[in-house]
This record gives sequence, C-alpha cells and structure tokens, in this order.
Amino acid sequence: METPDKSSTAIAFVYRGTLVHSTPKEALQILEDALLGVDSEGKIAFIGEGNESQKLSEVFRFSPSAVTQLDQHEFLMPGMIDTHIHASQYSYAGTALDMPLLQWLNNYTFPVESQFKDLEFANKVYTQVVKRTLRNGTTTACYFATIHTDAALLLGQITNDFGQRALVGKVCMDRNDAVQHYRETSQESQDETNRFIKELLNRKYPLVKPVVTPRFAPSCTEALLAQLGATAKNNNLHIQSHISENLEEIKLVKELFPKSESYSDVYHKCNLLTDKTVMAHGCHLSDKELALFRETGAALSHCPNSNFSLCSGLLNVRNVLNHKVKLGLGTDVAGGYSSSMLDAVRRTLDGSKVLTIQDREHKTLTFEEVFRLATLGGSQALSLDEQTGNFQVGKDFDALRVNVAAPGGPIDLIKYEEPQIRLEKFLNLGDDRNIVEVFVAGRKVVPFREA
Ligand SMILES: O=c1[nH]c(=O)c2nc[nH]c2[nH]1
Ligand SMILES: [Zn+2]
Repeated sequence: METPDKSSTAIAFVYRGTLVHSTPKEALQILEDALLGVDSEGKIAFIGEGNESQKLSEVFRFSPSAVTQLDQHEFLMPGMIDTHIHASQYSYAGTALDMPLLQWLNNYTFPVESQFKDLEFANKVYTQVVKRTLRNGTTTACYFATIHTDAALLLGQITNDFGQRALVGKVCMDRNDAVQHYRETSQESQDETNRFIKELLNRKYPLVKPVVTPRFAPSCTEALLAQLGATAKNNNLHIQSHISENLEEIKLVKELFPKSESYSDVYHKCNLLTDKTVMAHGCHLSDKELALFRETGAALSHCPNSNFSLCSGLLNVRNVLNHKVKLGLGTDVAGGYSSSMLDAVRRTLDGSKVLTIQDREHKTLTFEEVFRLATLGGSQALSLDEQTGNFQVGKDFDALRVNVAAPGGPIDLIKYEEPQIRLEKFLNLGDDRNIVEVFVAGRKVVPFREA
C-alpha cells in the first residue's frame, strides 16, 4: 500500500480495478484489482490492493459507496500530455499539407494566424480545440497561440474554464518578410509578452501557466531572443520554440546567425535552453547538440505526424533517449493533421519501424516505451512531473477511464484480454469512444458538464 502522511483531507472518490501507468524504471506497470483514492483537492491520496479495502476505508475514512468498480474491459491510465500544439492552427487541421515548412508557414499559417486579432474568431477556434483535445484524452497541453495578447489570454481562460492543464504561449516574432502585417516590432513583442505574463498570472488559474514563446530563430532577431531569455529567467518561466525541423530552415538559421556554432547555440547564447524549455522537433540535431540539451535540462517534443506531413525529417527517438534528453510527444496541429495523442503514439511507432527497415540494428521502440513518452515523458519534458504524468501518491489525479470494449466503439473484443493487451489495443486501435471519462486534478472534465 502506497500512502502519504494520512493527512486529514477527505477522500472524494475511489476507483477499484486495473491501473496502468509508467515509472522512471518501468515503461509499463500494471496494477490489477487496485484501489486508488482521490482527495478533495484532486490529489492521489492512496494506491492499494483490492484486498486492503477494509483497512484503507478505516484509515482514510471513506464509505463503500465512495468506491466505483471498473469493469473487466476497463482500466485507468494517466492523462496524455501534448507537449506541442498550435491552438491557432486548428481551423485548417487536416488540410494544407502539400508544402515544406517555410513555404507552408508563408502560404497557410501566417495568413490564418493573423486573423486572431478578431476575438470572436479566436473564441470559436480555441473553444473547439480545447474541447476536442480533452475528448481525445489530452489532460495537459502546451499551446502556441498567436502574436495577439488578448486572444492568447482568452485561450488561457478557455483552458481554465474547461479544466485542462495548460501552458499557454503568446507567440513572439519581430521578423516576417513574407506576411508583413503578421509581425511585431521587438519593443511590442517584449512589452506584450510582459503584459501577457502579468495578466495571466494575475488571474491565478490553478492549472494554467504562461510560457515564453519565441516562434523560432528565423522569426526573431537576436535582440528579441536575448530579451525573452532574460524574461523567462527573471520570472522563472517555461520556454517553448521550434528547432532543427527541416534542412532548409537550418540553412536559413546559419545565414541569419553566422556567429553561432549551431542552431542550438543560437538559443543557448540567449539563455533559452533551460530545464523548463521544450523545443519541438529536433529531427536534425547533432549528437553534440543533444549533449547540450542534456546538460541544460532542455527537452524535446517529438511530433511525428507533422514531420511526415511536411516531409521535414525523421527523428531518431532511440538516439535521443540514449542521450538522456527529456522527451515528450506532440501533435503539432496543424503541421500534424491529428489533434489526438493516440495518433502521435502510432506515428512514433511507425517512425521507429521505418528506422528499423533502414537499419536492422536499430532497436525499435516498444509500445510500452511510447506509452511512457505520451504520459510520464511528456510531464518530464514540461517539468510538470511533480504534479502529473503517472499514478503516484501526492500527484494530481490526471487520468483517463478507458473501456476497450465501449459499445459502438472501434474495437471488437472476442474474449477477455489481459491488461497489457487491452492497453496495446487501445493505443493502436482506440479513439475517443473508448475514453469514457477524463479527469484533471481530480475534476471530471469529460463528459463535459452542462453550461
Ligand atoms: O511545425 C511548425 N509549425 C509552426 O507553426 C512553426 N513555426 C515555426 N516553425 C514551425 N514549425
Ligand atoms: Zn509547431
């Protein structure tokens, strides 16, 4: 039995049944006929065995009626963590995938993002993306908004209202020759970033934090990057951006920052690689750059759907793991066409298999390892692993109740299946129909409450 200090916080509810989650040591730990209690603050109060039910109910003073029994096809798993998603690109997800990155940005992305000055449009798109990702089992999302401060604040409000844990970034860019009305001056970018941080923090949303968001090196002058690095440091904030996604982009960075030794060095010089940094992609990082990530504690977000869809590159996840760089998965909507983290899991496995096809010595990722990347790995990448990522007493209860045999769902079970098989089937074949309930910090956020 794993228990805390038996503090007097009341137990709100208890689940009995199969739990699956990851630990730093075990990619997949299965607890069968377990009891998991959640306190009134939304934290995991205890995890025990079914046969300890009498003792636990006495110690934690809950009645048998507080216990919900999961059925034989069900399990609880930690909520999934999308470490990189552009909320502002959701309206065209599933389209516009016929160009490489830099052309894609100029032709599709910047024109759409520039519309977020209109708060009504922002409200529509941001409400849809938050609802969709929650339904898909994303309990934590690390969002890019746009350069518009008020729309980014609105995204913070919407995530708070729907109960999703989120990092929200107002995008910074003081360079954009292609779509000149979609950029800021350096001064505006700094001032508006400061306003965004101050106003979001003032709202005291318990699960929503600001993240300093230089779009990527080609969109920012060195002066702005350095200023943002200082802002993040002075306020102890998260940082997110993109790195080494495609070869043309890397060449452009070399031209724009001739004094830097590498793409990573551009960010490092500006104090943007910290243990609260998450950089998307990194498909083409050298081993030396990966070593720098390890040294600084900066993390990578692997976004395979986007990398395939924009023909950007193929990240060798095994190599990143061997370098002990913190790593999570991201959907990267809308370079990635799916907003589901289950898709990110599948594409990660596909990518690893492609590497094995190319080189039989490559050690293919297992589904258990990728499950860990989608949950605990994501929490580590976002430096939120003290709050979420797995079922550990004292952490917030961020969880999915999954029914592999949900009526009308996409999976047919012929017979009872062991938990490991149930999880594998869900990861490979499941969708939101299998996600019966979603909890964030102990609050049931799916099904949505009536307004
Ligand atoms: O996948 C991406 N999506 C973006 O919006 C972006 N901006 C810079 N680099 C980017 N990569
Ligand atoms: Zn991105």
